[in-house]
Amino acid sequence: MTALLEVKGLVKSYAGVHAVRDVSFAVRPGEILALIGPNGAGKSTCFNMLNGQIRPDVGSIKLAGEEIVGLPPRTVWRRGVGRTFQITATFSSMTVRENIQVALLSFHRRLWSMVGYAGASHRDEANELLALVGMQEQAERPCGELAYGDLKRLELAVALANQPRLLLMDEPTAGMAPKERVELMRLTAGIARDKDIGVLFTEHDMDVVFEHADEVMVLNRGQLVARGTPQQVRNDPHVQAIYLGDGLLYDPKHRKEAVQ
Ligand SMILES: Nc1ncnc2c1ncn2[C@@H]1O[C@H](COP(=O)(O)OP(=O)(O)OP(=O)(O)O)[C@@H](O)[C@H]1O
Repeated sequence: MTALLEVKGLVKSYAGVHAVRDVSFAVRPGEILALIGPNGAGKSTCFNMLNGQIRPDVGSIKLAGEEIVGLPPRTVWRRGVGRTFQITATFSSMTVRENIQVALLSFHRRLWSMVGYAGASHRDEANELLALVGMQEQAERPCGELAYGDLKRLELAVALANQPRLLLMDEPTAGMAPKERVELMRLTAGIARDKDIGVLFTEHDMDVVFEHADEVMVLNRGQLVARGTPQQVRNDPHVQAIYLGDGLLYDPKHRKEAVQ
């Protein structure tokens, strides 16, 4: 199957800090791929390059075969790369449905006429999205009243309003209770597989990663050091040393010190 996203040889440095070094990978439609690694490994830098916020020093990023390096974030978004953030971004005084309607208006390029228009516009489409994330009963509630877990589901619906082909999710379950985390990822994975949306997510909760990812990539000091099924990655001694154990053990210099 043709790759939805094909990343080749991405490099990004900041004044001598090699944030991302020669990273290559692909995401297939409907695939749920986790990108994990210790703090400072380069995960955010990778995400920021994928959605156009940062331009790589070197490398290619193809979405459905078309190069997107150099395109501004808004154009990348229009081409179908959605992103959710650790901190939810919704309008708290608007209702749940209105938030989705605003996203739909924007997607259908009518944001300029938003004032006084969102009330009726795209209502059915918004209701469908609400049903998809199980929030029909909360449609009329102001977002400011929602529990955190519900806000995250709303954020997912807002991201889906843009009909993404690829969804980048930055620690989607941060700040949630363990049960809610599993539920949110189950919901996301179900929708993504159903609609053939590729999902790339970063996550610190290993239960979420191992339970929901089809494959896991491990980044360490800017380099991809492993990719495989959750089982393969969990059993990889290098990965255990880098990420699941003491990160210092992976660096040969530190390993020597640690062993002594
Ligand atoms: N704007 C910047 N200027 C200078 N250095 C940066 C900048 N952004 C990132 N870095 C450095 O690049 C490296 C990778 O950072 P990045 O934020 O991508 O890692 P991360 O894996 O997302 O970390 P975390 O899990 O803590 O968010 C780090 O050494 C970081 O200090």
